[in-house]
Amino acid sequence: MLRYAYLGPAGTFTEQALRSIPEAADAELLPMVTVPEALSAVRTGTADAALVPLENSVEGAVPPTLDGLASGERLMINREVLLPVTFNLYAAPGADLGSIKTVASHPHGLAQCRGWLRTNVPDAELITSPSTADAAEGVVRGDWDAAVCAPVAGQRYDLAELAVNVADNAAAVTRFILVTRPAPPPARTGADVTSLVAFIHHDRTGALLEVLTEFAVRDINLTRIESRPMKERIGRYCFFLDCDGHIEDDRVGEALMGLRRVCEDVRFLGSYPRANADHEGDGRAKPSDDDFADAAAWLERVRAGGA
Ligand SMILES: O=C(O)C(=O)Cc1ccccc1
Repeated sequence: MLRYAYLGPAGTFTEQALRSIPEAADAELLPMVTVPEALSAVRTGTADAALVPLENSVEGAVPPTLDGLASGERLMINREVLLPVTFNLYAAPGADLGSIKTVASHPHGLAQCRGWLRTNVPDAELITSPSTADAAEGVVRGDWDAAVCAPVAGQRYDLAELAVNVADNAAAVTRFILVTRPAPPPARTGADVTSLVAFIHHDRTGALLEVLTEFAVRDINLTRIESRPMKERIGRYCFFLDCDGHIEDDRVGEALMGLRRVCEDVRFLGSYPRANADHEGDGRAKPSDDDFADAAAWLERVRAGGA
């Protein structure tokens, strides 16, 4: 039986996202307290895969996930899951808004509800917990008065619902990734994402432009670029890139070879089906995959003395 680690405990958004994956239905689910622990479960073989949050449409990246992918033994992204997230405020039965002195949630939960919390519980201390469901469990433990979490967490821990839809942006979506130990990527679908980390040469003028050019000249649409500090000293960054396409696509393979030539190091993080099928790409007429194959065949002919 497959073992899937995830950011737990039961009742997190990550668990909801995991339950949307058909293969997880027959798997053993292993709740982990933090993202690094979930990733480490995969690295050590305790789990076959781990589902962790990568980014949110309102709050941006989940830093421990980016850092866990950029360093340590290589992991690969095998799938992405998008989940709309809605937050409610829960407390112990009998509590009311006026009695709330402390509110806990995952950093992204607090950030996404900051405006509502400031208006409705202005004097409450905001406490960071490892996940929204841990925040709900913490109300039961007596660690704090209230939690901002998913409705499923409030129900699971038998809490009282003090307010619904407390997020400042009701349309927030979180992107989760399923990571495994290095393995051949899932088959190309024609609507795929390729993710990688580019370690550029520091203090080289145009180093980042060189990276972007490898994509632009091949008409590969970049869908995310994000820097993270390298941690060794101030001013050193690595760049997370997502682009349209699969490593089996000629243009993406060529771009990766180009990056390998111009970067200090490149960490391939995977090619996997894009979850939002309505993603449009850049919409321009561009050289087709056939054009790339035709150009490669032409080069071979010319090299052999033909035309
Ligand atoms: O804490 C959770 O429930 C998670 O799965 C992480 C998270 C937190 C806030 C928004 C989306 C995901």
